[in-house]
Amino acid sequence: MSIEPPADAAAPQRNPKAPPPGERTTSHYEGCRGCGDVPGSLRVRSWVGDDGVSVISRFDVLEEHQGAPGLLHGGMLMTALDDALGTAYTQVTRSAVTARLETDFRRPVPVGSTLWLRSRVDALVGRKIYVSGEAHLGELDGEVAGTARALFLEVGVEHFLRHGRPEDLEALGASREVIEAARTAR
Ligand SMILES: CCCCCCCCCCCCCCCC(=O)SCCNC(=O)CCNC(=O)[C@H](O)C(C)(C)COP(=O)(O)OP(=O)(O)OC[C@H]1O[C@@H](n2cnc3c(N)ncnc32)[C@H](O)[C@@H]1OP(=O)(O)O
Repeated sequence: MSIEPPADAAAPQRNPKAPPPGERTTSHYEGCRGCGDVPGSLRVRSWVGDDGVSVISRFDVLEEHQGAPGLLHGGMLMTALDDALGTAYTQVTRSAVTARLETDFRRPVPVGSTLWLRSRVDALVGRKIYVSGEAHLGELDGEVAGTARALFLEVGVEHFLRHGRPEDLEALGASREVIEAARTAR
């Protein structure tokens, strides 16, 4: 299925509740293994770009992210890109999930390096959010190590209530009744 936005797609409008340019964005969920501050997380950190719509993210490539000797695993780079692109959409709308993610791997990434990711929402069409980004090696305008395009689809809180693990939802404050109601709703 295509993730090319239609030529007449609406330009993204900044969510007035989104943090201002330069500000650090919060993790979309503290248990996230992309941006949460928990064991096993890539600890991707993001800031709002100067235009208030794009996002800049930092990913420090460590020993535990290896795929080949001394080199970053491609799946880890995809995770970092998914997370960064998933943070970019929060500048425009609140909850959405990745429906499709396409990644090109351009350069091997050594362990010990830092990747700087730039991502942005390209277009919005109904629930569809078209996002793209690049990972730069060492500095913001460093060599491009990877690029990604993704389609996110807006979902309501019921998506998480219906499909998430009950104990994790309860830890976030959702009652058993609310979770049960979401699971039995048509
Ligand atoms: C107490 C509560 C706490 C809540 C706390 C919140 C926490 C906030 C966490 C945020 C999270 C972000 C974290 C990072 C990003 C992830 O990692 S998200 C996790 C990975 N992604 C997923 O798990 C998604 C799994 N997939 C799904 O759930 C469903 O397939 C989707 C994506 C919701 C779509 O299902 P649907 O809503 O039924 O939509 P559907 O009718 O199939 O498609 C709608 C349209 O999109 C198109 N489409 C759908 N899929 C595709 C595709 N793959 N390619 C192209 N087009 C597609 C369809 O063709 C259709 O097009 P039209 O016919 O309208 O033109």
